[in-house]
Amino acid sequence: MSKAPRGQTVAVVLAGGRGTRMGADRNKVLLELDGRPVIAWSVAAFAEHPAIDGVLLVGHRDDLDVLQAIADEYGAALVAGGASRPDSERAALAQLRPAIESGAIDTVLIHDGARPLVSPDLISRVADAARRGGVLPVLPAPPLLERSTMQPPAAARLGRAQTPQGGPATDLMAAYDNAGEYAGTDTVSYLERAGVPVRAVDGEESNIKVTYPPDLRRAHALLAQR
Ligand SMILES: C[C@](O)(CO)[C@H](O)COP(=O)(O)O
Repeated sequence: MSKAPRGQTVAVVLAGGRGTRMGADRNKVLLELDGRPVIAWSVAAFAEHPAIDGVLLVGHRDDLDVLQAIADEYGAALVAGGASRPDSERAALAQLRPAIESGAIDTVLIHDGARPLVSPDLISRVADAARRGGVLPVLPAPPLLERSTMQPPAAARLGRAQTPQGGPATDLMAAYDNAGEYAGTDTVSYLERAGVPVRAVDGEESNIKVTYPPDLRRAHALLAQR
C-alpha cells in the first residue's frame, strides 16, 4: 500500500512586537547576541533543522528592512505582523493559507522570535508531535508553587509554557478562523478551544525568552556553555 505524500512542515517565527521592556534603542530581537541578532539565532535554529521545510518570519513594520536581510540570509520568507501576537499569527496563517488549503503544508509550528536558544531536540519533539495534534513544550512549575496550598491535582496541571507550539496546519487555520474575538497568548489555546487534542512535551530550561536585560546576559552565558 502506498503512503499518502506528506506535506511540508513550516515554522513561523514571531518578531512583530516592539520589545520595549528591554529598554534598548531598538527592538530587543535586533540586539546582538554573540555576533548576530537575537532573531537570527531563532530563524537559523529552524532554517537549519532537517524536519523544517520552510521558515516564515513575522516582523514589526518598523523593522522590515533589517529583518528582510536576516530572512534572506537564512532562506526565510518575511511578512509584516499585526498589533498583537494573535494578529501576527493571523498574518502568518493568511500568508500560508493557499499552501495549507492545497495540502502543500500540513504542519505549522509557531515560535517566539525572542527565544533564540531553542534546541534541535526540542524542535524535533514538537515537529513530530504536531503532525498528530496540538503540541506545547512545558517546564515544571517553579518550586514556590509546590509549597503552596494548592491540591496536587491542580498543582500537577501547572507548568511554564514555552514555544515552539504547533499542530496540523488545517486545524490551526480553522481554529484561528473560528476564534471570533478570542485573543490568546498561546497558539495551542486556539486548538484547545476548537476541540483539537493538545499534548505536552518536555520544554527546556535553556529555551529562555529574552524580555529584560538580565535575560540577554543569561542567553550569553548559556551560549558560552554550549
Ligand atoms: C509560551 C508563551 O505564552 C507564548 O506566548 C510565552 O512565550 C510565555 O512567555 P513568558 O515570558 O514566560 O510569559
